[in-house]
Amino acid sequence: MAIERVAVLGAGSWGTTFAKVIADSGPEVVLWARRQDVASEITETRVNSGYLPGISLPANLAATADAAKALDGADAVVLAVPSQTLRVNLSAWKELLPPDATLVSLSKGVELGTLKRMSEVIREVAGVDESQVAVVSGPNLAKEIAVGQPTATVIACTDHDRAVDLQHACSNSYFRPYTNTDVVGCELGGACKNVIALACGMAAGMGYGDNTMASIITRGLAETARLGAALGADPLTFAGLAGLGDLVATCASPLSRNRSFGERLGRGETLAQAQEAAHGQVAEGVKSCSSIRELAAKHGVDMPITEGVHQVCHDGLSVRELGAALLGRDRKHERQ
Ligand SMILES: NC(=O)C1=CN([C@@H]2O[C@H](COP(=O)(O)OP(=O)(O)OC[C@H]3O[C@@H](n4cnc5c(N)ncnc54)[C@H](O)[C@@H]3O)[C@@H](O)[C@H]2O)C=CC1
Ligand SMILES: O=C(CO)COP(=O)(O)O
Repeated sequence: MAIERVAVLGAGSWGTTFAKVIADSGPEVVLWARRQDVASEITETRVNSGYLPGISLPANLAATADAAKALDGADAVVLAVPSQTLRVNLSAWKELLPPDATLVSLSKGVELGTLKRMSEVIREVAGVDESQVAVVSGPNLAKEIAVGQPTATVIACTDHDRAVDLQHACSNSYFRPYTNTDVVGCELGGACKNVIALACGMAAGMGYGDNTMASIITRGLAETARLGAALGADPLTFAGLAGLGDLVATCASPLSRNRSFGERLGRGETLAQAQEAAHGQVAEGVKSCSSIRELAAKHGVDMPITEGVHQVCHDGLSVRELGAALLGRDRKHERQ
């Protein structure tokens, strides 16, 4: 089914940017903002200055603070709120969802408490089959895409045809989506890389260079793939855009909120100071390190970097102690 009208719920960095990507690809887009002043600013000036200063949004992108208006007649509903708020937000929108619309998750996280992936939360709250839920994940730093820098991504859905419809709705001269049916692998790649980016940021903040970075990225990918194997993901997904691609972009970029957050901790700032510096924007790994750690324990998977990041963020371990703990572990084979 051709997608002609899309609702994007969440007007933060990625929600606004992805709304622009779709509008630039052809469909009509209605962007829901939690705050009326953000919706009004976009309507009146075509700019969301709080999240994407200087970026002019296209004419086929409308904004509203009324979710019913955004969702009316939508062929696809894109969910672009922080992971830990998805359940509450979606519960409020549930009755307004058009029955056959593709529900698309942009969020990269694992829910605290339930240990569910975002597509699982969507299925549960909306009461839909897994074939109706898609996930977008890949090396997608919003600020680069907003200025039209070329980027690829993955649209994952167990229903290949649905993924292809969505692929058509968001393909343009700067944005190239691939399809994949491995939803589990794509979601785990997106959630875990935020935690590994925190660790890379900590190392950078301590003054370490590229060898340390590459070591954390590679071993971070190894532990992500181990978790993926336990949860039934396709191992090759982790060599793709939603695995290695996103991991490299996030761990290396000063634009990443997770990496920047970790860097502040590495320089000796407290969690509260790093949180304040994020200006209300979400660094998903700070919470997901705990849910991913618990998910790994539940499945008997060893994730030492995730464990260490959790201890730094929530158990008072210092970044120096984390480095020593990781290097002091038992020696082992690379593929163990
Ligand atoms: N910014 C980026 O470059 C990318 C972000 N993502 C993912 O997309 C998701 C959304 O991220 P961003 O748009 O960047 O986040 P953001 O922090 O820039 O914006 C979050 C948006 O959600 C809204 N929101 C609704 N309910 C909320 C609540 N209860 N608490 C806080 N905010 C609430 C906020 O008003 C805001 O518009 C995250 O899971 C993130 O990991 C994925 C790819 C790229
Ligand atoms: O997911 C992202 C890039 O793909 C954005 O990363 P941050 O949330 O760390 O900014």
